[in-house]
Amino acid sequence: MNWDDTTDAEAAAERLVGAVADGEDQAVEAALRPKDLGEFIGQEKVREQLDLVLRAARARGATADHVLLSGAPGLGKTTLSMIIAAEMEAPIRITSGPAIQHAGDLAAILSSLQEGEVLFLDEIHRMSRPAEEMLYMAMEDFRVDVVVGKGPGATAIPLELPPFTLVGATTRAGLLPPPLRDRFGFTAHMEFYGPAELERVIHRSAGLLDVGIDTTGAAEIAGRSRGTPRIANRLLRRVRDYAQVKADGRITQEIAAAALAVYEVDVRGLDRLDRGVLEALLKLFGGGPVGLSTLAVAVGEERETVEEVAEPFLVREGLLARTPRGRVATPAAWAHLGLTPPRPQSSGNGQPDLFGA
Ligand SMILES: Nc1ncnc2c1ncn2[C@@H]1O[C@H](COP(=O)(O)OP(=O)(O)OP(=O)(O)O)[C@@H](O)[C@H]1O
Ligand SMILES: [Mg+2]
Repeated sequence: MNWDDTTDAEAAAERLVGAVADGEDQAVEAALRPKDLGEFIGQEKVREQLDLVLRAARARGATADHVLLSGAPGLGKTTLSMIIAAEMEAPIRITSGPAIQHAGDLAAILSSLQEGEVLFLDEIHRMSRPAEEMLYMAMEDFRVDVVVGKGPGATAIPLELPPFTLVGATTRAGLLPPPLRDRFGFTAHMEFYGPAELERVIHRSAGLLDVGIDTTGAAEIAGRSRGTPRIANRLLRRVRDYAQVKADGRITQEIAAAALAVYEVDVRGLDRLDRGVLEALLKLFGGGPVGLSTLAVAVGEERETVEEVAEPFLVREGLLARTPRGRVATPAAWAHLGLTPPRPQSSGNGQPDLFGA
């Protein structure tokens, strides 16, 4: 799967079902983060592979290989990086690609690492080129060349680094230059979570937040969480508010459904924007094909908002298809909004319509 379509427009859109962390998320997430691999829910393959990598390193008394974590926002990359440090009983230093403007910034961080330390480099695809090139050498040879002076008189002073583990995280693995990608000993691709896994995330978080919830309540929230633990935790907090104000504080299926109806998050996790786009496509354009600009005007949104914020999830859910002729609704879209598709018109060439009945 490709999530290179998570963009600044998505980040800018404050929405209950947005996958990018908002201020409140950041404040509570620390408390909800699993602390070790055993507590980390789902991602079976990644967990199994990472467990082997870390165990082997521990058995050798060595520093673990560099790890690249790739996946959509809110799936647990930051959480896993902290777990890696905890499992290795190593300290962790946290920085991000955009924070490293100059190679010198990186040199300063690298040269102050302790032996075995985990360096977490979030949004690694947003690092500057010179910093990236310095990182190549640091990862491979645990060495950097610090350039002193400018112009013809500049000299490179080699500096030995202690062995460390780089944990890189990216929502856009496709943007990483191959030489950087190749220097990671292990790449973990994080997938979206299934409903059963999200239910476990919700039960676990409810326990930590001291909120009563039954299995039907957790299932109701899980189904609307778009495969993303961060969204599950956020919806849980909003449902908890509702349960406290409107009921006895305990979350049941009825309470969860009523609360999320108030917030306009439907049973599949579509919000007002998503439904607006689908409704326009179905009701105004008979299910398409219709051009992006026309669709955007019809819902009163910017092109970018429709394309980058609403569409990726609609496409992932199989509700909308992007075709060369424009946006097209799938039969599932008609079913989801409880509408009947128009009778397929004969195209005269004897071929059935793409999504005709
Ligand atoms: N496997 C999991 N089990 C339980 N909780 C999880 C899991 N993965 C993520 N979470 C929860 O989801 C929240 C978001 O996770 P995290 O911050 O690690 O995501 P991320 O992939 O780093 O997102 P971003 O790309 O925005 O940085 C955390 O608060 C964490 O509690
Ligand atoms: Mg993160």
